Amino acid sequence: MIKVSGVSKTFKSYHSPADRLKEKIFRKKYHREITALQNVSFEVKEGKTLGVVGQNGAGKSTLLKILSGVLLPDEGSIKVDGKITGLLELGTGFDHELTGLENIFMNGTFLGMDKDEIERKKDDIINFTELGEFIYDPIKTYSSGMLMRLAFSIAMHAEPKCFLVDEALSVGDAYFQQKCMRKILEFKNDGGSIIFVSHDMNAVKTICDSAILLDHGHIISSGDPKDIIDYYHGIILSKSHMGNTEVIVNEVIDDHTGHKNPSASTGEVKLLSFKVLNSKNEEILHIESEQVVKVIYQVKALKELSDPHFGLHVRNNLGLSVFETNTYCSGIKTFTLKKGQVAELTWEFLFSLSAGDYSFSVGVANKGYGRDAFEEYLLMAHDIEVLKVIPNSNAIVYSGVFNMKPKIKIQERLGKE
Ligand SMILES: Nc1ncnc2c1ncn2[C@@H]1O[C@H](COP(=O)(O)OP(=O)(O)OP(=O)(O)O)[C@@H](O)[C@H]1O
Repeated sequence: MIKVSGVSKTFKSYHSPADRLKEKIFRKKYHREITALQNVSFEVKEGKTLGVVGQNGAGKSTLLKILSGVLLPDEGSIKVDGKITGLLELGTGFDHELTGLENIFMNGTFLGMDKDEIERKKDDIINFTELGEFIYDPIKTYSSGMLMRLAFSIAMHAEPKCFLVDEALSVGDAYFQQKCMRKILEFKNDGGSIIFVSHDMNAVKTICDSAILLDHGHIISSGDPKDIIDYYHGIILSKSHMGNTEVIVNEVIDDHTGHKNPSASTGEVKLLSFKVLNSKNEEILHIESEQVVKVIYQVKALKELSDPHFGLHVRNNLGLSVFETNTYCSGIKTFTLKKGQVAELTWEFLFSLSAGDYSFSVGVANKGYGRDAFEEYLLMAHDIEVLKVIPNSNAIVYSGVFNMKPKIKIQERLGKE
């Protein structure tokens, strides 16, 4: 288990190195203070994964550096009943003039292994990297992917109690990333704690048991990864909104599930109704796969919207995006909505999705530009309805996300002996 209590970190930022010197000589403040982390506390239990999300500059890297011991916090403490290792800052504790093998000894020592331990694990470390003869080359000749292979292998073989995973993992090729993910899951199943920092929201939803959202060094929300990411998207929406009205981000607690359904809105439109129907126009909560599903919703404009656009997002029970588009991206012409006017949207799909629960979210924006951007994001309402899809006994048996309905052909050929 890892317990982080009240961690804060402030950096001094100087415009130029001369300012640092001037500050010393004239005893006057020549710096700006940047609070990278402010009173950050959380816990990650054994065998659990915590996701850390937030915009650029939110404090994620600073947190990782403090956790790995590269930086010291100004305040607060970190308690862990063992080692914390990870991938951050590829090359921390590496000497680029030395070979891969020599670096195993150097970096291994940096990660708290003694010489005998490294000697014992050396072959396993090398085998995991699959670097072959390259292990005898100086690492300055390595690609970033090769360096990552080496760093990951050493960090994992140091037998940590907590493993830090960040974007550095993504410099590996697809094959090695998968290999690392399998190793990370093995580590987790054996009781290891993981802190996972990523901008890949789907990965956070899939891998993490809980998540924290950092904003300007503060934890502004924590809990179920799906809720945190929806909340995060609401914040992004409010920051990217170019209109004059403030975006309000709300967390509406669902009475039935206890889930937070975050919504973000400028208050310039209102979602009046939302219905999920079958082909007979009956409202439904579940449907057999491969059937027609209609989604109908009404939006009222509370101000005139010159170029309104409407979106729909379907996600599975893990919160993974199954399908998302809007009228703008689909090339559908809309019309000016006068203040008080209502637009009704009908979406019709053949629901060839595998059995499971699917949620619907609605977005409304104004003035599309470029490929898929808007000047004004007006509303984002998450998980308004959930539709249960049950297997269709007439369909083929398959696993995965949706039925791709393959045309499969098999022919007998004369084989050569
Ligand atoms: N060494 C430093 N000196 C001065 N300011 C710093 C230093 N390191 C980080 N900061 C500042 O601290 C804040 C948090 O930075 P940090 O790198 O932790 O953010 P982040 O969430 O990791 O961002 P990103 O997603 O871009 O990697 C930023 O405002 C950054 O400018």
